Amino acid sequence: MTTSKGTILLTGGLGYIGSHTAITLIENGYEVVIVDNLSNSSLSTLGRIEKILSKKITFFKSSIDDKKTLDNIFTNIEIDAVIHFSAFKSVTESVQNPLEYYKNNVSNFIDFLKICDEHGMNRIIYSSSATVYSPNASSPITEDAATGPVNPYGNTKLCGEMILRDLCSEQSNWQVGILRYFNPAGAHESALIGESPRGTPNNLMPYIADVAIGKRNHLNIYGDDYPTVDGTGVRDYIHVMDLAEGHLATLEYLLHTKESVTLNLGTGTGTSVLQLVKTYENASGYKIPYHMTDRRPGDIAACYADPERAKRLLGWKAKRSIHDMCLSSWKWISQKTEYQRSESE
Ligand SMILES: NC(=O)c1ccc[n+]([C@@H]2O[C@H](COP(=O)([O-])OP(=O)(O)OC[C@H]3O[C@@H](n4cnc5c(N)ncnc54)[C@H](O)[C@@H]3O)[C@@H](O)[C@H]2O)c1
Ligand SMILES: O=c1ccn([C@@H]2O[C@H](COP(=O)(O)OP(=O)(O)O[C@H]3O[C@H](CO)[C@H](O)[C@H](O)[C@H]3O)[C@@H](O)[C@H]2O)c(=O)[nH]1
Repeated sequence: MTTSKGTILLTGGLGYIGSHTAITLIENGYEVVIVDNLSNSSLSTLGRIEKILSKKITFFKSSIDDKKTLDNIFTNIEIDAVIHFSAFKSVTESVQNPLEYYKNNVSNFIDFLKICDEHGMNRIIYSSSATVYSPNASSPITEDAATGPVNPYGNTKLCGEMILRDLCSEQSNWQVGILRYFNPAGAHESALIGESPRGTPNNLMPYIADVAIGKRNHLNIYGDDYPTVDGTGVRDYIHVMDLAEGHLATLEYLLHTKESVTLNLGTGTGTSVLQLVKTYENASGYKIPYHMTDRRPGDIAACYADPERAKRLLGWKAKRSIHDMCLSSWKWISQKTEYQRSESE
């Protein structure tokens, strides 16, 4: 039997990125404890993680601001670090209901940090986003580029960063890894877990997946007159398992140094909407019908990372290709649809 390298508390650990990271951490010798209130995830994901790993996971169905549950966890389990995934993440919803977004992403987060602090847990990795950068930041975007989110969701993510940076600069016991994800895509190779947006997907990859599986007739492509390779928007899609490995590398950096860091997690390569559509067609074997429509308000032409800082400090870089992302997404959506069909029969 191998000894554990440490125990990591994952808030929002049954969500898309948290569930994939839980697998990578456990496969690399860590124990995980998951706290999730299931507001945007399902308990079935826990069973699927356990199936992939053939191992029971410690799980608490709770909101991160539930002091009683969190006190119980910190009192009874020795936690070495927190990875804070839990948040609401829809730009559209945040525009419709900013207060709900500030309440969950900022106010609940502050309550959670207070509980952590009371228990002397001051090492935290925070899920931030490329959305915190100013739309005028030119790609490849370095971590020093100007910030300036353009919607309430982005503002809440930047608020979280600012709180953590203030804690680090005012109180020497805090150690923080702020990770700015570019566009996470794809699924675990087992096809047992993946992205499951509720309702109509806002993001490109899950929308394409729905068209490929026949759930939607066509994709609307928001603009073909951008100054890009083919006129469609360019983004930095990163495989969710590369992202998971980025969390592992950041965790080990924090555990082995006294430093705090802010890092882009992206590939450094931009892919256009049309390039992604073609790659998905190749991976799935299905045609993705599309209509060209007007630009989506608030969109920019191109956004991709300069990933050099993460490479230099962590020795981490994304390894998987756009084809890998499309193929794993296709396997996941096919499997999920098959599973839902058999359940309804
Ligand atoms: N997916 C993306 O495109 C993307 C891009 C950049 C940043 N992020 C950030 O990464 C993090 C994870 O994103 P994701 O895609 O896995 O989202 P997700 O919605 O799949 O996962 C978030 C999880 O947090 C849980 N949760 C929400 N509020 C909670 C609360 N108060 N207490 C306990 N659990 C709570 C949800 O039930 C869900 O399981 C978020 O902070 C998000 O803002 C995501
Ligand atoms: O149905 C769709 C959906 C998207 N797009 C296009 O596809 C590209 C990617 O769009 P996404 O919505 O998937 O991703 P964004 O980069 O626009 O934004 C997302 O990723 C960002 C990370 O950089 C932030 O996290 C942000 O909050 C989140 O919505 C854009 O050019 C967009 O115009 C379409 O053409 N049709």
